[in-house]
Amino acid sequence: MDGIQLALMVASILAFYLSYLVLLRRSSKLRDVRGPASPSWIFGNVLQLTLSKNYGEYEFQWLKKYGSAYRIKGFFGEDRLMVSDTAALQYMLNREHFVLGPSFGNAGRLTYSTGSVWLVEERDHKRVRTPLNAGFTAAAVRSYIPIFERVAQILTEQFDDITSDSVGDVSPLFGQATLAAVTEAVLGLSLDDLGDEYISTNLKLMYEFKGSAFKDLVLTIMCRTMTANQSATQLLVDALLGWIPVPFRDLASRIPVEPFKFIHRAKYMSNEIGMKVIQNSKNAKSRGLDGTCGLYGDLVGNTGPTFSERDIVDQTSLLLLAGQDTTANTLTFGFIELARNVDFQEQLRAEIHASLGSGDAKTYDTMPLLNAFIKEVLRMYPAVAVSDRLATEDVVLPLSEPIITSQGTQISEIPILKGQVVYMGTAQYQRSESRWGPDANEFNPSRWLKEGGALNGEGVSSYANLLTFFGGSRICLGWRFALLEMQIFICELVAKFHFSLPDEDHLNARCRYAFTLQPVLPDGKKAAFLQIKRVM
Ligand code: HEM
Repeated sequence: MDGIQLALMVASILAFYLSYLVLLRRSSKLRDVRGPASPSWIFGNVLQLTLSKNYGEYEFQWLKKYGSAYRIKGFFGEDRLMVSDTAALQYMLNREHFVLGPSFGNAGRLTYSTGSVWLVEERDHKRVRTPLNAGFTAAAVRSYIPIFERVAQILTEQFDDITSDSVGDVSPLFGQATLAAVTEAVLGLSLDDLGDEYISTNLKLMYEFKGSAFKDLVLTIMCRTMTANQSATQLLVDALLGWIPVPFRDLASRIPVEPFKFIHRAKYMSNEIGMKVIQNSKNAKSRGLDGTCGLYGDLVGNTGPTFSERDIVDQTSLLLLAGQDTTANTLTFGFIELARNVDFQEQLRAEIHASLGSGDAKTYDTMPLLNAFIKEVLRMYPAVAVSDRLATEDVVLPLSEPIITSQGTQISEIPILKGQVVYMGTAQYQRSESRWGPDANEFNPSRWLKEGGALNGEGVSSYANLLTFFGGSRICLGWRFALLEMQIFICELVAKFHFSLPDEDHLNARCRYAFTLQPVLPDGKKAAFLQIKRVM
């Protein structure tokens, strides 16, 4: 068989396989569920969902029109379900009958170790998660206060450098600060200890991908998790990759071309760092020294048949990235809102000036404006704004708010077939007017100060009824960590600096979604410029 025949045969098998998948997915049970018209057979509504200029342009309209469960089109005519209904979300939150969907799963497997707590499935999840929980209890997180305060001091120095120029990009500063905090808390290391190569790789993952050259295109597809520079082609290739069975996809990523080498190198570096920390801790302990430095140091003393050193190492790439980008972007959006709402900023500053001094976590928790502000930022800018899940068996999704089908019938449950992609619409849940009131689309921290709370009806999770950290057994491991870190950074910076928006519109950030909600300039570059003045 010559090369052409072989290529034809492979292409035919692939075409047959894809047609089979299209047919399989088209036989979904969602035909009667209403939803927006699809502008394209190839892309369905995916480009509207993912590449709108300002995140949510279409989604929030669809929510108003069709309610908290509706059908959208995926690639090649595939039906997908979008839910922001409380009962449906609660059902899905434990992921019992759902695994990560093609987009999240694909990106996750390429970026993180398959043994990381986010990627392991039910059987292993509890085994891996339980020992990690110890580093993220309220008490454990309080012990990180000195770390957060030290990093906040460094941020102050960096903001002072900006005030000499007056307008500066705060996004990378928050990126470095959150990486520094998680690195010290988890690994007991400083940013310098991570090494120049890790830092430059991290910057590339967070900021520098462009979709132009082949190398960058492939990198962007694989690491779309972190980049705001997505294009329609990248999303299409990503979707096609999602249809290739996992073992083949994993095998393909072993082809020794530059982009694949880069992503594997990034993971390898994280693992090396994790292994070194474990080794140093063991050496210290064998010499009778404490050897507990950061969460990893504590975990080394507690390994056994169910949680090994390999399990610890496997968390490194995930913890460093999940602990960095989510919190950095949330902080960035928070400071943009402070710059837009100067009166509120003044009130918050007054509260901070009146309360500070004790450096106690309890004090932060009793500052009403500070916490109302943080909750409102988390409501309006949930880092994981929408996330795809794949049903692993036939299930019936319950709805707390019934919907009207295209046949005019009212239904309060939706049958889902195994293999169906269902989106969890975090941002939509948090913009629903029936839940948050007619001003749900406005930034209004005072809603959290109302007697009876901000939410009408039942919520989905333990923290402020927000879905931002999800909930159930898979609730964000670092949610308390992120809250205290943000409380400390905000108090430090708002006490000392005044923030306003730059005059030039091209420097004003928009909101774009690429796995996390990101601040981007009109040209797509991830950045957020603010005018900063010292006040104290
Ligand atoms: C504002 C900040 C943050 C937000 C909004 C956020 C959001 C989330 C969400 C929505 C998930 C669930 C994802 C899914 O199941 O698909 C998650 C999981 C996770 N997060 Fe966070 N996160 C934040 C900060 C952090 C921090 C600071 C850390 C670590 C220090 C962290 C570590 C993790 C880990 C390890 C998981 C996987 C948990 C599991 O599957 O059991 N996150 N986060």
